[in-house]
Amino acid sequence: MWLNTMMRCVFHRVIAGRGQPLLPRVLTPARLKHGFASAGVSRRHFKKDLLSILDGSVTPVTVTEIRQYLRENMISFHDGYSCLHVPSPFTPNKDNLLFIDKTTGRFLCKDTLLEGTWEDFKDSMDLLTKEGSSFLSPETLSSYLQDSDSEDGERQLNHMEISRIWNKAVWFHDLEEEDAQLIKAMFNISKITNTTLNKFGVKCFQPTKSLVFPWYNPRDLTMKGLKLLSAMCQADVVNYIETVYPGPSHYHNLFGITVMGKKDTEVVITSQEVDSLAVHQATGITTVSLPRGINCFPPVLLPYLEQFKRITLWLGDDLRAWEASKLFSRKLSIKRCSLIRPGDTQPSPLKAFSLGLNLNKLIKASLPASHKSIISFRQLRSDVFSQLENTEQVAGVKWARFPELNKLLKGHRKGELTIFTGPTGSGKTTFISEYALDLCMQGVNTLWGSFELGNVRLAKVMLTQFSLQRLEESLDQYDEWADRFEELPLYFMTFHGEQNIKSVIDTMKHAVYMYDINHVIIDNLQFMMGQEHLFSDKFAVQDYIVGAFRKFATENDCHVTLVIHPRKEDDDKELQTSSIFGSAKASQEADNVLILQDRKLVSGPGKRHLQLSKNRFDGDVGVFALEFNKSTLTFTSSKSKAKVKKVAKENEDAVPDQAPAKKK
Ligand SMILES: Nc1ncnc2c1ncn2[C@@H]1O[C@H](COP(=O)(O)OP(=O)(O)OP(=O)(O)O)[C@@H](O)[C@H]1O
Repeated sequence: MWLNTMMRCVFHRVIAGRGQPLLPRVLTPARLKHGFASAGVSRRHFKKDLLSILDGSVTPVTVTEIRQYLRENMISFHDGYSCLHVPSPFTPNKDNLLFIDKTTGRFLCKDTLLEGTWEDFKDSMDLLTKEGSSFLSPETLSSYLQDSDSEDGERQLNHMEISRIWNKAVWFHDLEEEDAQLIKAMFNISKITNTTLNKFGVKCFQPTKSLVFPWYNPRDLTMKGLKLLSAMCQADVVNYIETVYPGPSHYHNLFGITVMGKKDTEVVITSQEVDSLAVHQATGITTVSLPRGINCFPPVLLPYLEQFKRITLWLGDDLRAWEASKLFSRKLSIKRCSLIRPGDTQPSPLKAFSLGLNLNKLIKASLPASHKSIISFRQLRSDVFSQLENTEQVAGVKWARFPELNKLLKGHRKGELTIFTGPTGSGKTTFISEYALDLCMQGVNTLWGSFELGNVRLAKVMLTQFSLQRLEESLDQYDEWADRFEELPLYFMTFHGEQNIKSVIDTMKHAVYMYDINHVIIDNLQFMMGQEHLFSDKFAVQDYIVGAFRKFATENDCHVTLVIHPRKEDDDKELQTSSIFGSAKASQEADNVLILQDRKLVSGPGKRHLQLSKNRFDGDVGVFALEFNKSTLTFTSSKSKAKVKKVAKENEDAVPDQAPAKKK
């Protein structure tokens, strides 16, 4: 009966939680140098600042500096794809390798699972010289390694839960044939054999009819965690929900890693476990899937992929998967990557397998990720076609709270620069906080650079906007909302006050690499102006800074929203694009210009208009009214008047009194 209902449903994959729940993290110059939170539960980390003294410098280490250090200290190394390989100083066997990430300098010793920052590595080498021994044993290192009590407690709890689920789950070959078929049908894996499921260690958790994907420690095959994939049928649509143990910020399973051989040189990377099962069963090729699908590629996984000479990224069947495969290939080194372009004849691996397509042929036909600087239209034509075919996805992520903005801007796209301005004290920070929160709640990995408002105050504003209530009046609900807020892929830079643009851009680059940030908010540009002594003219300084953010957005395919103060204007006049402080460069470089109009005189206190005065995407400009709710600090478009007015280009800076919806 249940099977019948399931079979009648339209299968629709909505991965709840995929890539979403990362704890808000703070990026500081110090942490840039001394490392970020760990990747794996059973890894051990170096205690911070034991041997080195922090100088607070934000300059991250470069691969040239790492190579130079290794040469100076006569440490042999092999220049790998994403990492430098050196003999591990933590094991007596010099064939055991330690991998140093070329971008961040972080290291991982796969045999001991010890990891740390570049500073930790140098400290270990100093210690080795001091000790005069050939390797650093765990005993020698014990006083330098940390295991926090709270982490331990959490680890134990997780471990109990993991064991409970794993022990209760059953192998597919132990299920009644009918039950096994039903569960396989629910996940579209009817053609996946029990042998393949066994090989990858996939079990079934019967109480919730979920698939259980194990996360094994590749070193000793002990259990580190697991992922439960459940199907929920709602109004004829099946949604797939993922739950991971330990929590998502600690779940770094490269599913399939234990199946691969040490000498394998080719791998297919997929975004979902079921895709890996399909690829492996159909082709026998080594395959792994990413822990949080297309949302991010944690660099901590890179050492495990160093052995592969050829990597095929086959991440799904839509434009987002295609964009992600291009970005991830950069981390993996594009020269060894090829990509499978989504399309009707090239669906996701599981779908291709179910349709009986030849997966070997599709993998062979993948496109090399490397490209020359000059290309012909022949190479562009399929890109252009997929843009035309997927106009909705090309338009970007839609705001849930600002439908009027969707009408004008169409969506939030990667790689663009948005300039946002408005009169002093008009509510710029408050608005942009909700604007960014809305996107973040939909899985846009977000990094905040709030130079004016401290992070605590900013987080308080965001939490109020998130919970839509004054939490000071219901403190008993604080933990519940804070727990949910913590799940957002939200990060903050700890810069406060005047900053140097280079440190800010370096931190942003690092965050993109580590956390696949898609949206950076800089509030506001004026805080970088005082630090540039190269220029005597302040307009030239601003042009230089805007240019740097523009370049960053394009090169990293990351959206930057830049808040800029307006010039001094008459209180009774509306702002215009030309009111943005500085020369015309800011508005020329920007893809979008948004102005928060403070129409005190006409509309009374609280009323604002949001004006889009430049839109490179499709040229529509316009304005709509916003009403402010003081208790939730949120903006809504006023209900009384017609919503969006698209303004003709020539008078685009004027705000109309009445705003009837009408195409220009
Ligand atoms: N539409 C509004 N009506 C009334 N008060 C508002 C409105 N929007 C924001 N505020 C309040 O005004 C104060 C200033 O807001 P905010 O800091 O967002 O302004 P700002 O434009 O970023 O300021 P600055 O120009 O100093 O950067 C806050 O207390 C905020 O809650």
